[in-house]
Amino acid sequence: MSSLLTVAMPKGRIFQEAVELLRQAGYPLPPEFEDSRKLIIEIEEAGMRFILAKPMDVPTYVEHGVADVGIAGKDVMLEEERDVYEVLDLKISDCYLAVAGLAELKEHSVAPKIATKYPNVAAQYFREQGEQVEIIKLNGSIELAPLIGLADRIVDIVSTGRTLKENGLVELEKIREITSRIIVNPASYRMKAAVIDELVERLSKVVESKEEIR
Ligand SMILES: Nc1ncnc2c1ncn2[C@@H]1O[C@H](COP(=O)(O)OP(=O)(O)OP(=O)(O)O)[C@@H](O)[C@H]1O
Ligand SMILES: O=P(O)(O)OC[C@H]1O[C@H](OP(=O)(O)OP(=O)(O)O)[C@H](O)[C@@H]1O
Repeated sequence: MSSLLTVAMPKGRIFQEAVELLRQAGYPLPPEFEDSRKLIIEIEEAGMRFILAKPMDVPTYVEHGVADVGIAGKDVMLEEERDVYEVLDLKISDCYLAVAGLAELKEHSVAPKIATKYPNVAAQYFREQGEQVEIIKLNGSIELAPLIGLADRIVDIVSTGRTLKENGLVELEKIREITSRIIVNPASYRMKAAVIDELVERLSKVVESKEEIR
C-alpha cells in the first residue's frame, strides 16, 4: 500500500477553489498542478496522490477505496448515496438546487414531467411533497427542456440565476443549499486515521478563518 494519501479531486468548477484551500492548509501544490492534463498527479512533498475525476464520479472512487479521500458537491452526495463518510463542509462552490419552470406554467397532465441531472434527488423531493411526477434524466442544458416542450419543470443547480433568467425561466421552489464536502472511505479512515485527521483539521481551520472574515 502506498504511503501517499490518494485524493479524488473534481475537475471543473470546484477544482480551483479546492486547490486554493489545500494550499492555504499548508499542502505545497505547485503552480503546474492547475495546467496539467495528467489524471494522476503525485506530490510527494504534500504526501498526496491526486486523481482528477468528473465531479459526479468522485464518490464512486472513494466508495471503492481507490481514493482514500475526495471532494464532492453535496448535490452529488445526495444523488449518489455512496457508502462513504462525509467529514467536513468546505463551504466552497456554493449554489443551490431548485425547481424552475416557465413563468406561465401550463401543466395539464396528472404526472408533470421534470427534467433533471439529479433523478434521485428530484424523485425524493416530489415524493416528500406528495406530488406525482415523471422524471426525465438529462446530462446538461437542463433549462432547454421546458423551452422545447420536453418537460414541464426542471430540477437543477442555480448559482447566479443567469441561466434561468436568460432562458425566460423562473425559480419556483428552493430545494436546498449546496456546498462541497470532504468525503472519506471508511476503511481508509481506519488505516490512515492520523494523516486524514490532520488533513481535516488543517482544512477546518482554513474554513473557520474564512467564516470569521465573512
Ligand atoms: N453554477 C453551478 N452549476 C453547476 N454546479 C455548480 C455550480 N456552482 C457550483 N457547482 C458545484 O460544482 C459541481 C459541478 O461542477 P462542474 O460544473 O464542473 O461539473 P459537471 O456538472 O460534471 O460539469 P460538466 O458535465 O459540464 O463537465 C456541482 O456538483 C456543484 O456542487
Ligand atoms: O445560475 P447560474 O450561474 O446560471 O448557474 C446555473 C447553471 O450552471 C449549470 O450548468 P453548466 O454550466 O454546468 O452547464 P450544463 O448545462 O452542461 O450542465 C447548471 O446546470 C445551470 O444550468
